[in-house]
Amino acid sequence: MTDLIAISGVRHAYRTKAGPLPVLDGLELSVPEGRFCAVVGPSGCGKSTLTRLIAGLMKPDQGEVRLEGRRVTSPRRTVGMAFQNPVLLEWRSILDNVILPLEIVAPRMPRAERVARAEELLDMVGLAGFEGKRPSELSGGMRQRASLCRALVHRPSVLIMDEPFGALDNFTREDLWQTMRDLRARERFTCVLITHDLRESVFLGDQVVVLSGRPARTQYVLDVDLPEDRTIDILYDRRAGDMLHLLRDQIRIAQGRDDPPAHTGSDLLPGSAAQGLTTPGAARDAGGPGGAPDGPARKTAPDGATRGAAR
Ligand SMILES: Nc1ncnc2c1ncn2[C@@H]1O[C@H](COP(=O)(O)OP(=O)(O)OP(=O)(O)O)[C@@H](O)[C@H]1O
Repeated sequence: MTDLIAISGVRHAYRTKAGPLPVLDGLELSVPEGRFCAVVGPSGCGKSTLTRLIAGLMKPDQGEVRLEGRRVTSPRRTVGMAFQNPVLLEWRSILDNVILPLEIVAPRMPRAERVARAEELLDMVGLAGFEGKRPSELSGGMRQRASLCRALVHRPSVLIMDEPFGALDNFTREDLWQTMRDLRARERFTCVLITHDLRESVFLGDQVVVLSGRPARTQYVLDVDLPEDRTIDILYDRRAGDMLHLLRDQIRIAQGRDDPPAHTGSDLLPGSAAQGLTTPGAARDAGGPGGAPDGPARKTAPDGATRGAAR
């Protein structure tokens, strides 16, 4: 499988009145075609900055971002984006909001074709019958569904999402995870999702990348070895539980916390990943951010990040 997104040696600092603010420091990331990459990390570590770089909205100070083999220097039509705030245009119907990207990237496409494509997506996300409504007539979850349709209407090869479900209640969020799973099965795009929700990262991701504290680098990569047609119930399985413990421990390391974890994993869960858990301090003493050099589910990658797969 070829890497659709390849990020290497990316360094970036914002110029602020107080001087340069280093945000990314030697970031490495590879996302093979068709894979779903969830990115987690401490608040303010640089996750949104990473999405802007992949989308071509900014250029890094050093290093490179490649999409489909070509260096990213400006925004691409093959990228779709969705954010926490769906920002739909109130003066347009839901259908016309979804169609909007096609008016820009495919201005010659007949309206009937655009409408058919938008209706296909709206149907897929459960919004059939709401095409003529205004955004303010929809709930937050419905607006976010419409925003996902808009991001996908022009069949992008990459979908970038920055906390798209962050403002929704838990039940709506879980519904949208399943909608996302189904959309992906039908549309087969490559995805980068920024999230603060570890359950979301495990449910949706094929891989979960943990960024270190600012300036961020790739601290840990978890391969999520769960079936593609997973349901929410899988989050209550031992394997998913192991992964969540492991990720939570990595976040503690990224936050630079030295206090011992509330649970060591092994006292809660049987399983190899749980046995590999260490305290953040012990992890650093063990010679690296991922720690636990002999942990059964971990290995250190050439980019310095630790990789693992809870089994
Ligand atoms: N345009 C900008 N100019 C100056 N500083 C910025 C700019 N954009 C972001 N920052 C700073 O860069 C750091 C990283 O910001 P970014 O939004 O990428 O982090 P994040 O990991 O997405 O944060 P959060 O998890 O809180 O959403 C923060 O300290 C932020 O204040």
